[in-house]
Amino acid sequence: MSETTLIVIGVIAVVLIAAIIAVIVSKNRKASQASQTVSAVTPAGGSPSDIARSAPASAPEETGQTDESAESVKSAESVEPVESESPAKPAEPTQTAEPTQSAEPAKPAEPVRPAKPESAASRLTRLKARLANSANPFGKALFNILAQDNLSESDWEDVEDTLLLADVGAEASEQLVEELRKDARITGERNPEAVHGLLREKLLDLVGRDMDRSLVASRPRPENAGPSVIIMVGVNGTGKTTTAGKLARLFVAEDKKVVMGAADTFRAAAADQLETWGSRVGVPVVRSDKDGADPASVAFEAAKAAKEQNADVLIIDTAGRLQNKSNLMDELGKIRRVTEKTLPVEEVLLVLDATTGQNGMTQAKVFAEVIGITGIVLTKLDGSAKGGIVISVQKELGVPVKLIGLGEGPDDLAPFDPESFVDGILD
Ligand SMILES: Nc1nc2c(ncn2[C@@H]2O[C@H](COP(=O)(O)OP(=O)(O)OP(=O)(O)O)[C@@H](O)[C@H]2O)c(=O)[nH]1
Repeated sequence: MSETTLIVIGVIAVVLIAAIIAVIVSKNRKASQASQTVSAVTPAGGSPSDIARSAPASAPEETGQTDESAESVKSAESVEPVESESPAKPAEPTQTAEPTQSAEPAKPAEPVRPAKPESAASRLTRLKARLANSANPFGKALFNILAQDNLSESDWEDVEDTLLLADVGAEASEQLVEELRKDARITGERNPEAVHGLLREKLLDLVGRDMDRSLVASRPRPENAGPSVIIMVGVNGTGKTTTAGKLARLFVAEDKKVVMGAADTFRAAAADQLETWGSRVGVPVVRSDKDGADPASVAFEAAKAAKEQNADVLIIDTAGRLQNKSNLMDELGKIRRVTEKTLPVEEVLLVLDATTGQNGMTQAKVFAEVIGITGIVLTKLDGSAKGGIVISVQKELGVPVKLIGLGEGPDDLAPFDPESFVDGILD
């Protein structure tokens, strides 16, 4: 063989070997691409057909389905999420952890923590301002007349009319005009400050600055004295139930333990109303579920509960319908007697609507006769031009105004303070 022939054979052999190598490399690449595609669809390591079968199994209620095509649609859908094999997906279970947040229903505990009512001092300041802004400033009208020069006879008549319109009462009005006329400072000098000061003093005398207006339940008590019982009485609609609720808040603000008794069984909604007030400040309410139940038996149960619970105060709300005097006497008398089997009744508060003024006085007297009252709550003074009722009602009934209501809000009840009252109507 020639040298040239050997070289040709060598070249052919090299080309053949290179071709064989190229074919092998190309086959290997295709094979590896195919295996990568499969692993993308089977995250859990099974074959695609495995996933298609497991999907329906994960929905037990659907296992009865025989429609393969339907299943396959679902399984296809269920396979797709595998795309979401993106690292973000595994984080999702934390979303399912959200239900732990729904363990927040533990929050219902909150209502148990009732809102702390406004303190007596703070509500006094607020209520004084409200009184000054109310339709009650008969004091201002008086001052405007008295501060003029040379008061004529008709000016003095205006003074008396102003007092009568404000429901100060005929006797007290006459007395005040007489004293003012006699006073040299009014008839002589015209210094507005002196007139203002003098009028303030006279009104304070009439309102009664030295009366004991404290609630028996707020006075210092001997240890183990037991709950102090308050019965609320008055004509319907005067604000007994509302006042009972507000009063409970006042006591709660003083850190006292209170129980209320819904002995107004005449009006079905009254017990619900009282319960709503009670739940706002965390005060239990003893009530009957039967409309028209015996109010005395509710009072009895309430007294028992207050004693057992070692409460500081028991407030009993009554209906006090005024069909006739003997009827009322029977009902209120029985409530009192039955309560006193367990606890002495230390306070009976007559609730009077200031807007009815002198008209409410006749009925007020009946209550005073029937049960004997220890104090007056004058409600709705916010909407009344008849603040003078404070003076006349005390004169007629012989007991002090202890509390005043100046609105429908839960903290719109305050101890009656003569100075704040007079300043409120004069300033
Ligand atoms: N503006 C004002 N409204 C008040 C005041 N006190 C009570 N009221 C309103 O007077 C209305 C009657 O109040 P209640 O507490 O239901 O009266 P009640 O005496 O219990 O009535 P009966 O259960 O029918 O005997 C309610 O709308 C109260 O919100 C107050 O001081 N000012």
